[in-house]
Amino acid sequence: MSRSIRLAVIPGDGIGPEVVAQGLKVLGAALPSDVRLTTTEYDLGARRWHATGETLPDAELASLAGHDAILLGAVGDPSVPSGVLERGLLLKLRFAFDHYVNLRPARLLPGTATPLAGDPRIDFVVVREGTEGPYTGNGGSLRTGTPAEVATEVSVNTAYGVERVVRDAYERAQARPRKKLTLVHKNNVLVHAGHLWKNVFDAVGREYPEVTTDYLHVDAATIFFVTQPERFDVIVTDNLFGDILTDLAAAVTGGIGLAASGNINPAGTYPSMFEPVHGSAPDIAGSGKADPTATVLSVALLLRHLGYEAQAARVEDAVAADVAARDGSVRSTDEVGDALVARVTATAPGGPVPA
Ligand SMILES: NC(=O)c1ccc[n+]([C@@H]2O[C@H](COP(=O)([O-])OP(=O)(O)OC[C@H]3O[C@@H](n4cnc5c(N)ncnc54)[C@H](O)[C@@H]3O)[C@@H](O)[C@H]2O)c1
Ligand SMILES: CC(C)[C@H](C(=O)O)[C@@H](O)C(=O)O
Ligand SMILES: [Mg+2]
Repeated sequence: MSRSIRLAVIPGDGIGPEVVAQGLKVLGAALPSDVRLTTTEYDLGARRWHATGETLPDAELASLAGHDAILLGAVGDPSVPSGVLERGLLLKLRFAFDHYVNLRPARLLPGTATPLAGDPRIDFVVVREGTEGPYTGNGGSLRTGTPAEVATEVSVNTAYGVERVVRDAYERAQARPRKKLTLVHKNNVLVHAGHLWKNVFDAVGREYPEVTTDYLHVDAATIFFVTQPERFDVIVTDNLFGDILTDLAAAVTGGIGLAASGNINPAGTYPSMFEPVHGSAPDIAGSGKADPTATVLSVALLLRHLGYEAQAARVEDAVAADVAARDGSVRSTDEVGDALVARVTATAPGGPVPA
């Protein structure tokens, strides 16, 4: 565990800067006083694109690579054509830094309001493939803009890429008490990609005899997310299915304002990147309504990734306590951040740290 952290920060667009500010406050409160945190902020997103036409220049990509981790708010703005920042900035980072494990935990914390009936036990983690599938940009359009337009978006699935993420998911399942792994795909229709996934899933599974396995088509998985979420422990799935499923997972565990993610480069060749699952939420940007909890929980994932397990747990405990104490009264983004800082500070080893 390093006693210094070089953190790159990309606040981004919309509510991104608002929630990142709270994440940084909590990070500062959680870290032991002898850990030197240096942050470098990157001006990337809609403002930069309007000013210069740039999304993510190579020099900045190289500079980002020199950090221990990246904290990102969100990118995307209605004033920028759809896809320019999402592909040119966010996906460029995930691909360039080989973030093939997109880790998205889903836990229903006690006291959290869920739209589901009863008191379901929800505690699973989605291991979403992060560098392949329909996200690679392999496609195009012919006769664009005419009534005869044809557009393709090819899903790219390599044995190498599928095996490494499936193996990561087995490792995570093996390390959890229930040791259960569910593959979610659509191999009744997407037979080429689907059978590659299933064959690799079964072959790697022979190395993990303690892990119970299961397969679900993605449409059926959405049913069980709502009717029987307790059946899931670890889920492995492709890039697009994982994107959609994790917004649903957020909705059933208290809302998108609580959902965290880590884009992990397991080998550590490149910095891993932590970000809330949600986007830039232009509809509430600037209003102080954004819940920063998803970013704060992403900071906990960041801390754990860098080896600060006790500090990660303190941040998660602070969130659990805050969520349990919610009584429906409206708090601003800043007030939620302050409350979380207070809870993290109060549980510092040796008692509260003086301000
Ligand atoms: N990782 C990312 O940077 C990321 C992720 C998703 C979407 N996007 C981009 O963000 C933009 C908006 O996308 P969208 O509207 O589809 O999804 P979104 O996640 O930004 O918003 C969906 C809904 O959730 C609400 N919401 C989101 N985060 C919230 C929070 N922290 N607290 C309270 N409410 C919250 C929004 O107000 C909105 O009603 C688009 O440009 C999209 O491409 C970026
Ligand atoms: C903005 C977009 C590229 C991104 C994705 O699809 O991965 C987002 O929806 C997410 O979930 O992080
Ligand atoms: Mg998404």
